Amino acid sequence: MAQSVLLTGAAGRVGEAILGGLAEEHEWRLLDRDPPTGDQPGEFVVADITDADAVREAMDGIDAVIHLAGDPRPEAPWDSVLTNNIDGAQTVFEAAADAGVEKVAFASSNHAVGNYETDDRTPDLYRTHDDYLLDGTELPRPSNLYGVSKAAGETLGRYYHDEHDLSVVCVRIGNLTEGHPPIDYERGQAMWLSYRDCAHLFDRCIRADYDYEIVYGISDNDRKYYSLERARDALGYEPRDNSADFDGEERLVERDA
Ligand SMILES: NC(=O)C1=CN([C@@H]2O[C@H](COP(=O)(O)OP(=O)(O)OC[C@H]3O[C@@H](n4cnc5c(N)ncnc54)[C@H](O)[C@@H]3O)[C@@H](O)[C@H]2O)C=CC1
Ligand SMILES: O=C1O[C@H](COP(=O)(O)O)[C@@H](O)[C@H](O)[C@H]1O
Repeated sequence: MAQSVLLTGAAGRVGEAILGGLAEEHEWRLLDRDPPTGDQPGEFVVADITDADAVREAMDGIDAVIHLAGDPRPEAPWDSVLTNNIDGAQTVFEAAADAGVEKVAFASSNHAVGNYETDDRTPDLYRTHDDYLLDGTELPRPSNLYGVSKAAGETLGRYYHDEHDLSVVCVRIGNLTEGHPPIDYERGQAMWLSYRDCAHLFDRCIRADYDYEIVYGISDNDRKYYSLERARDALGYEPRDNSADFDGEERLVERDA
């Protein structure tokens, strides 16, 4: 059944992947501090997520929120992640709880756990023969202040689930690229998320029933060191892409059956 979904950060890359696959599937209200550049599949609210009144207004009549807005730069400075990622996420969770929204999907990141990639584990960790897997039950181990802000967002989600009964899923997104996996970048190939798998994953976040979950948001890459088990079991995620099918190329590589 179509649901009313508020998509924050709608003007960005992840928003583009989601709307590219799901424009017709739900009733969308889009929010971003940057105004839209073309036709949009729903009402567009130009607002900053730290503006509590504007965010509260945008929650009216909403069933589910996909919260993407924030500073996505791994090298982002503390003042930016504090404002946009931590304060912004708290404003969104609080308004969602107040408005009686059912579910919030929070865009977390691989950088919340980036320091599991220790010198003694890499680069083997990024290769098919290595069977080390993070599964979402591990403690955060951020690789930068941006990763710290994503771990804080996950903790805010835990609090708003436990104290305010929101269903919350934190998606530790890998590396989203359109068309093909990153070239000459083993880490990026290990955590590649294709556009169509991204849209499908967030569709499952809207439709599935869950309490509080941390899942990894990647395609089913042979090189993966993130488990897809929770995403499959809790959400019904069924990824279709695999960076190995490109073999480091920009085009799909034919492989023997
Ligand atoms: N693209 C990727 O591979 C990954 C993305 N993520 C997360 O997914 C989310 C979206 O990332 P992208 O689409 O790649 O970034 P992006 O920079 O393309 O899009 C982010 C959008 O959020 C908006 N925004 C930022 N701060 C805002 C604020 N205070 N109020 C309102 N709007 C604001 C920006 O205007 C922009 O349109 C981010 O939270 C990022 O940390 C996490 C892991 C990987
Ligand atoms: O969280 C994010 O992660 C991806 C992948 O990280 P990278 O350090 O391997 O590039 C990044 O591209 C994206 O901008 C960021 O938001």
